[in-house]
Amino acid sequence: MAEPLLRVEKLVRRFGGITATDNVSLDVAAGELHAIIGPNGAGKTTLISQLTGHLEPHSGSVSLGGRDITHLPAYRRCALGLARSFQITSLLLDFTAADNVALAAQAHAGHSFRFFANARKEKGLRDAAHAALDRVGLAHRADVLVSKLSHGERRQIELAVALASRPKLLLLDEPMAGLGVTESQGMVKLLQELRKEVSIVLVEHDMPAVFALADRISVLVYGRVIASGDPAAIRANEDVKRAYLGDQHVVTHHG
Ligand SMILES: Nc1ncnc2c1ncn2[C@@H]1O[C@H](COP(=O)(O)OP(=O)(O)OP(=O)(O)O)[C@@H](O)[C@H]1O
Repeated sequence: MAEPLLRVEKLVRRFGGITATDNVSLDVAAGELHAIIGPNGAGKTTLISQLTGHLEPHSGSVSLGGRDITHLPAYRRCALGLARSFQITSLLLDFTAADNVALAAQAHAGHSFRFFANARKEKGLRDAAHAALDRVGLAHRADVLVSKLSHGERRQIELAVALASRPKLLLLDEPMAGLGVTESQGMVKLLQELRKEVSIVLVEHDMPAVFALADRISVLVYGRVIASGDPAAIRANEDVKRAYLGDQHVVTHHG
């Protein structure tokens, strides 16, 4: 079998008496959209933070493309092709959509934020920003201040910011959070397009979105993976129904 793009092996992370990541192992194949679901407090965000390098595991390992990245800092992982969508709160409201993405492209290129003036003017960065905005369907809003954009549009910019680093693997932590029905349908359509170009790990509570998008789903409960499989297998899994999906059978589909 081909080497997975991402391999997580026996990862453990504790907070005091709580084992937030309890011996988690999972693989993400190149080209796959792998969703991670589970109840509140299951350890999804803690897991993502260990993938990005913002949190150190107590034991276990993470490798990307066969390379052990367990102890690499976040910026080195980013350079190797791992990107996490930045939270909306990290966007600069008084700057345009294009400025925000150009800044991200500049950071990835290894320049200092002190030279922000360059990010505005430098053609390479402008072009990279416009290309990323185009990929998320926001090219027409490039010159609008982020403060004037809707919540859904800001979510799209987060994705453009992540894409500006040209990642191999995109880690998305609840991209549908706070979106209305129409906006979340738009986000599902957008992710359906992006997944053709980049492998994705998706943490999400919106089950119709997860079941519409995922190739494989891993279910976390109390820090442990209780099931991993394709959507049909997860939907039918008795342990998953008991622990998480309950009676909310997934019948609604996006797109
Ligand atoms: N910095 C921290 N300090 C102490 N405990 C923490 C910390 N971060 C997470 N935890 C605990 O670890 C467990 C897992 O939390 P985590 O936020 O990873 O879950 P989650 O699945 O992402 O939840 P949600 O769906 O609500 O976002 C919880 O019990 C949480 O209280």
